[in-house]
Amino acid sequence: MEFLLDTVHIPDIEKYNAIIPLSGVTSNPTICKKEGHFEFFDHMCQIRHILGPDKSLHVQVVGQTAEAMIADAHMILKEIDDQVFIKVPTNEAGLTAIKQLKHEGVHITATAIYTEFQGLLAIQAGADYIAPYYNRMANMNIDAAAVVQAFANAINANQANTKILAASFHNVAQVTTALACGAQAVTMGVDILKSGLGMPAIGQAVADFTQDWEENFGAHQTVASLPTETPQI
Ligand SMILES: O=P(O)(O)OC[C@H]1O[C@](O)(CO)[C@@H](O)[C@@H]1O
Repeated sequence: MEFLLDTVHIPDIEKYNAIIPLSGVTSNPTICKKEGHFEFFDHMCQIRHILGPDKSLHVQVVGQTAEAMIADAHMILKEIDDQVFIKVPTNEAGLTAIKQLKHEGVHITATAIYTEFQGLLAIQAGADYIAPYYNRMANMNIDAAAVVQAFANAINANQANTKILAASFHNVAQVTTALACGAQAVTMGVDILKSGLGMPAIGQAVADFTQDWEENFGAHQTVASLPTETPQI
């Protein structure tokens, strides 16, 4: 199971890298736009530095033709590093580029996936990850859970090495459903993490435990500050 962050905001990446079992970072041009204008390669190199070599960094091409996508990919690999997962939209130009880049040994994340048809073609083209757009599918009245399940079945049946990196989440339930349906990885915005870990019920439970502890052992006493039988050396 892999949890990725769907942001290029460096303070958030630093913060959540320390909090969650983070497997990597995904980005796309819309996510970059939210950050405002920045030095693209320098910024992505900073993110790589935070992640280290073992966590995955996914960076998207913007060329419209296969040739332009491949040129974008080569530039990303040259300016960041050769382990970046190149995100390629799953359309005609993108599939052409994916086949060529896989031939070169490049790591690929096939993105902009709304249908089983796109995902199955990307799996067969050798994509390392496929990124189905969970909430966008739901908004189109497509059963996103069933699509993820179909990808998991196809990967198993074909013994493919592709992993499902489910994306475009708008709530915690979508994330856990995608994982339950067979996604090996999910990428989430910070908003999802905040709502999932900052629920009032969790805060109330912690406050209740604190109150019960303090009533029993004394205010401001923690487990670590209790007197012990062990002689201090
Ligand atoms: O629907 P949204 O929130 O724009 O999300 C689109 C998704 O596509 C991706 O580009 C796929 O990796 C993610 O970065 C993002 O989660």
